[in-house]
Amino acid sequence: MEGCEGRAAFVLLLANRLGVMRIAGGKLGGYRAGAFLLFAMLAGAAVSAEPVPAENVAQLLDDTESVKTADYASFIRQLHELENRTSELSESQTWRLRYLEGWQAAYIGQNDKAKPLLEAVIKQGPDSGLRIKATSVLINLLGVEHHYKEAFEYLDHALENLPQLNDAEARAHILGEASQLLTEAGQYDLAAAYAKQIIASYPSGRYNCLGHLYELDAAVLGGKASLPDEVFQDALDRCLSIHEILPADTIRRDMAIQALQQNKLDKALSVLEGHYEEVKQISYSQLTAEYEVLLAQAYWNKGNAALAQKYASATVDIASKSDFIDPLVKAYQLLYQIERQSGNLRDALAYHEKYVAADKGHLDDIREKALAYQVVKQQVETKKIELEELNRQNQILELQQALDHKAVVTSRLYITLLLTVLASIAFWLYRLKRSQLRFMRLARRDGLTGIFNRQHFVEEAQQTLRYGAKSLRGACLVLIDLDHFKDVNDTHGHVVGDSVLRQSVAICQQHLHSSDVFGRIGGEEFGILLPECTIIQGLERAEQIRLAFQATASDEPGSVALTASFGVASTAHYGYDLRRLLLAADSALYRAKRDGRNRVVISMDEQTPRAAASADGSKPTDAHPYANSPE
Ligand SMILES: Nc1nc2c(ncn2[C@@H]2O[C@H](COP(=O)(O)OP(=O)(O)OP(=O)(O)O)[C@@H](O)[C@H]2O)c(=O)[nH]1
Repeated sequence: MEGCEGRAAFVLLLANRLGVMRIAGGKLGGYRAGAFLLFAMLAGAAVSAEPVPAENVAQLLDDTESVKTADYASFIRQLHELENRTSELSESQTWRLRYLEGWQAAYIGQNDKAKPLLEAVIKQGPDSGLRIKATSVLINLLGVEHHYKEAFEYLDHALENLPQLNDAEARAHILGEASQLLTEAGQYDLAAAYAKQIIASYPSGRYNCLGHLYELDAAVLGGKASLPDEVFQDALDRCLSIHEILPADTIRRDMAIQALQQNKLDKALSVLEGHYEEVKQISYSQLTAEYEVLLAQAYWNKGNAALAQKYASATVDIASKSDFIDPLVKAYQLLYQIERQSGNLRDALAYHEKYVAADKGHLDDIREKALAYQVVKQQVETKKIELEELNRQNQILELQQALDHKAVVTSRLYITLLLTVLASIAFWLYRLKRSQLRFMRLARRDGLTGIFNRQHFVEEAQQTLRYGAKSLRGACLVLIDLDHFKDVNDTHGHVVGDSVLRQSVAICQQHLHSSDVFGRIGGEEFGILLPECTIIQGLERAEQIRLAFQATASDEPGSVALTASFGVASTAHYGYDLRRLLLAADSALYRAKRDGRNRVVISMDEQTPRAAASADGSKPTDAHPYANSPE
């Protein structure tokens, strides 16, 4: 640290701090400590050496943060002042102070104090930018402690929240961390992608310079790129235009590595020799060690064992103090080869043992980083798969619910439709039945008078006679024929004739019982079947009706004079066959007509209707229309 001033002094200080921390961890990283320093240094670059004391705490916080890397003494002084003025701090300012305390603890290697402070800011800090800055510091700290798995977990979490992050500086910090950590874990493509994001966010300036450096680191350290000189030159120009010497010399280191890989030894030596003194001036010991080991390698390849030994020994001097493992491993290997070539086998063996020991630690560390990366990647992938599975299940559930809802709606529609169809069918069935009944009634009834027509009268009468035959209860058939009805028609017209017919039916109905079967047999002829009726009762009831006709004709003035003749036949004489009863009753009716009309004649001859006797004993003379069939 002797002879260091300003920024350079800080850089060495920080480099040593980190070196101490890494030694405490027992294993060392390669280029990463240097990368962290670049960021840390740049974060404090805009600071004046003598900060003006701030009146308000907000200003004091800004000042304190801005001097934290450039003027550590002022930083500590201002931090204490802030800690004495905590009552003046708002909640978000308190969190910012906590972050600065965490940063300071990490800076001086008090990891146990730093970690809980930074973790609290990451978990509870109100500002996303502050949370990301704290995450960057914690990732660095975890890397120093070789807790790579935790470092990758924090990095993954921070990167997940990156799209919502508006703080450009915090964004550049975490992208830088990502790029460096992934380069260390051997994920060079990913590291380059994050570096490109920094470049895209910062088209110029410090972060642009650093973005290019990280991109080159990933390409060159990945060993798979053969980059044209213009690419290095472009990155160099960007850094040099803003006087960023350290990143510029680190880019030159990458140039030299590639030149060596391509066996362009003169080119490598030109770059390294050309800036070796400058690098030593910066006093960034890790980069110095890296330059020296590359110089040793180049001279060795060129066959200059003396200069190779000189630079390899210089590398061991610096790297063994701070345990910069990568240059140290290479330096021991070269020294072993040099001593062996010169035949100094004892020294060669000693260097070889050191080389093997250092290389083993180095390889273990590389393996650990790579493994940590793979484990976290696996965890993240598993989480993603679980999340996708959950989302898929959610979608299925939502679809199921939607389907259920649709099914309910469809069921309701079907039920409604079904009920409508059933109601329509029921309605049409009802209407059909009603019309059927109407047609049946019409088919059974006489259109003019509404009583049974001839056919239905015959059916009903036959059924009644069948019952009568079973119970052996007698029945009488009465035939009624209006007298001189033709005259009514001729005198008064058919309309009156029709009216007289209806009136005649009404007269008859007044004297009928509910069980009697009444129908219109022909034009002006009617039939009545009287069940459970003796011949005497039949005679009496026919006479009753006849008198009713006669009374109507005489009682009502202006009315048509109307009488009727009656023929009566009983089952007692003719059995329960309707055809025989009709013949007998008609025969009696015929006689009633012949004997002067307006009378009742009963048929008594049980053998032949044509021989039936009337009530007054007269005999039938004419042939009868029912001689063949009652239908
Ligand atoms: N207005 C009307 N007349 C009818 C209907 N059906 C038959 N007639 C008439 O009834 C008359 C029956 O005449 P006839 O058979 O000579 O019998 P009648 O005139 O009653 O004489 P007797 O039976 O011998 O007393 C005919 O003039 C038929 O036209 C009908 O539905 N309405």
